[in-house]
Amino acid sequence: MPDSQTRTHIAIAARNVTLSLGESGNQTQILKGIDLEIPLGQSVALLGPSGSGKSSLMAILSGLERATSGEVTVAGLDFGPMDEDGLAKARRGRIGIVLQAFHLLPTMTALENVAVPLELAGRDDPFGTAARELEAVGLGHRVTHYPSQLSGGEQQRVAIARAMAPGPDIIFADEPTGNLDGTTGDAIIDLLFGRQKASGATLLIITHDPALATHCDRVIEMRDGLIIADRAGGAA
Ligand SMILES: Nc1ncnc2c1ncn2[C@@H]1O[C@H](COP(=O)(O)OP(=O)(O)OP(=O)(O)O)[C@@H](O)[C@H]1O
Repeated sequence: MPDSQTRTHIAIAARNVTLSLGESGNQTQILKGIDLEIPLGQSVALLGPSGSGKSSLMAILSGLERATSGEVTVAGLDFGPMDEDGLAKARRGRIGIVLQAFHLLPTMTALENVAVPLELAGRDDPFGTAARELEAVGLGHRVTHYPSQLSGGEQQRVAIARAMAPGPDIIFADEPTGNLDGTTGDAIIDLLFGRQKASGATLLIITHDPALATHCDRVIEMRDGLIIADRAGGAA
C-alpha cells in the first residue's frame, strides 16, 4: 500500500516520544523514546507496572500533555506545533476520555453532564443525543439523577456516555474499572467494548488486569518509560 494510503488508516502515531519532568538540573525522564502506530478501529490494552509511564503516554497521546521531544500525530493531526488551545480544539469531538475517577460535574444531572459538552461544541440537538447515549449505556431511567444519587458503576456509565456522545475517533480509558467491584467492573468493560465496536472507534485502555487483554486486539507492555512488548491480544 502506498505510504499516504497507509497513513490514513493510522489513528495514533508516536515517533521517538520522550517526556522529562521536574526542574531543570533535576529532571526525571519519564518516557524514553516511544514508537507506536495504532490503526483505526483497533483496541489496545496498555499494561505495565506502576510508574512505568502508562498514564504519561496516554496524557500525551490524548493531547492533555505535551511531549518533551518526538512526533505525535493523532486522528490525522500533528500535535507538535499546537499550543494548549490548539490541543483542546483538536481533542474536541475527536477524542473521548474515560478516567478511573469519573470526573462528572456534581451540580449537573446525568443528562446535563453528557449534553453540556455537546452544546458547548455547537452540536445539533445536544439533549436528544445525550438522552440516546444514556439509553445506550442502560441509564435511560436515570437521566435526571445527580452524580451523588448514582452508584459508582452508574457514574462510570455516564462517563462512558459522555465520552462516546460526540462520536470520537479515539477513546482513551485509564483504568476505567479501578474504583469498581469485580462484577460492576466486568459490566463496564463489556459496555465500553460494545460501544467501541458499535462506533468503530479506536480504543486505548490502561489496565492492571491481564484478563482484559482477552478483549483487546493488541497488548502493549511498558516498563521504565519504554515499550518492552507488543503482541496480539485475545480478540485479534
Ligand atoms: N509531575 C511529575 N514530576 C515528576 N515525576 C512525575 C510527575 N508525574 C509523574 N511522574 C513520575 O512519572 C513516572 C510515570 O508515571 P505514570 O503515572 O505515567 O505511570 P503509570 O505507569 O501510569 O503508573 P500507575 O499504574 O501507578 O498509574 C512515575 O515514576 C511518576 O512518579
